[in-house]
Amino acid sequence: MTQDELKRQVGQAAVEYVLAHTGAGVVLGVGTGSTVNCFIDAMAPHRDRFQGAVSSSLASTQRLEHHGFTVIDPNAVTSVPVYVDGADEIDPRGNMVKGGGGALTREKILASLADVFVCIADASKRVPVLGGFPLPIEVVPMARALIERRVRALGGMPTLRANPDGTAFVTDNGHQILDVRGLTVGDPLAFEQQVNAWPGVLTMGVFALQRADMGLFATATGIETVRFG
Ligand SMILES: O=C(CO)[C@H](O)[C@H](O)COP(=O)(O)O
Repeated sequence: MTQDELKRQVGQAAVEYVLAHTGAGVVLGVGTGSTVNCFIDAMAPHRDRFQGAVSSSLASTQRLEHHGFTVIDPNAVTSVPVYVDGADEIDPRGNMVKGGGGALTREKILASLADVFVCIADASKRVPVLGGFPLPIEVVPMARALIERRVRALGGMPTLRANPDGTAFVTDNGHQILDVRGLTVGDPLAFEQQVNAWPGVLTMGVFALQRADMGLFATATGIETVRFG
């Protein structure tokens, strides 16, 4: 089975989970990425069942609107029953690295509005310890060099994320992203809190405070459902 087929399979599994665990008229929390795109596409026939969706990126907003969903400002919402999003890595406790698509700040905001965070991924994203995937940190541009020095002091190797044409990648919030290689994240919660405290860091890509409550993982033999304690 190809990776695209696995993504479609887990997108469909997330639709079934959401339909089984939410009532009509709720607001759906929607993340970002190629796996979430499969979820959005599979959910499209059910759009009228929802009041609307809150979205973690301009890309997901466009896709939701293309399918006829009403996209709601998160400021108008006090909570969502479920937030569905992908991950770049997820450990056995549901801690994740996210932000490969650059949407980490809005993703963390929506995750913190959610009663249940459902992570959808192909099973290759499951790792014993976070840190293999370059860790994204969204930074205010004037603090980039300061944060690079702090990352290097911890033993990390930061790279400024670039677009294919070589220009600096700019997030939906107008900031830049440092991708940090070479750090093993032994204590995700402590590491998230440490880096969050650096002036100029908008969001770092470890999701320990907002870890997943459950995971739906696509394997060659079907969907594996994991509930994190
Ligand atoms: O955090 C994210 C975007 O900021 C994505 O959830 C993560 O990068 C996984 O994406 P994909 O489903 O394309 O592998």
